Amino acid sequence: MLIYIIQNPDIQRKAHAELNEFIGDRIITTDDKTNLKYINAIVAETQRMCNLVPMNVPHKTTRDVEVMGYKIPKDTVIIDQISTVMHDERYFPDAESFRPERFIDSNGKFFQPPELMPFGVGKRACLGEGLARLELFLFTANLLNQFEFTEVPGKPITGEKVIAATICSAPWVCSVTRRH
Ligand code: HEM
Repeated sequence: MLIYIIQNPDIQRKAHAELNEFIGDRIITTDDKTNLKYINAIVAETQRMCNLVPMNVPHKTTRDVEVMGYKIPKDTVIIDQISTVMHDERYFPDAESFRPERFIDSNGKFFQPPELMPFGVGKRACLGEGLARLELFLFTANLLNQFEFTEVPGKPITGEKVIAATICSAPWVCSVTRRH
């Protein structure tokens, strides 16, 4: 999230404006979640863009099934590729750009379309989703409220990804300034 924020200073400015309006310098709790629409949108867009879990958990069919005309025999191992959905231009135009606004509707409300599926779908979707969502919100909101993050001159952040069981970023540095 920090890399996307640093690479998009306008987005960081908008986040700070929302935090100034609703919070001030206090600690943010889960009670603030509904007010902080832009912060929620930043978390959603980060999850869409970064594709934290590149290779989903394998599952196996327990009987012959047909999905949209495709016949899948019993005992077939299936690994759903949620990242292809989250980068599909039909659902997310300009999919390679970091744009939290895509999750704010015309009434200014935060919304999440079904194609945003970072925790998987169906019966075997992530069991920790509720906990992870709260943690992502609290970390993002409190970090952005307390600090401003900028690039260090001469040390550009490439955003290069290191792909393993989960995706993380290649080593990088940034400058951190207190906001309050
Ligand atoms: C940003 C954080 C997280 C992301 C993006 C994430 C994503 C995922 C994904 C994509 C799956 C596979 C779903 C599928 O096979 O369709 C999964 C499974 C799972 N996750 Fe997470 N997860 C996160 C955090 C957590 C946390 C904090 C916990 C536990 C406290 C957790 C527990 C699990 C478990 C137990 C499964 C296996 C569920 C099953 O097979 O029934 N996850 N997660």
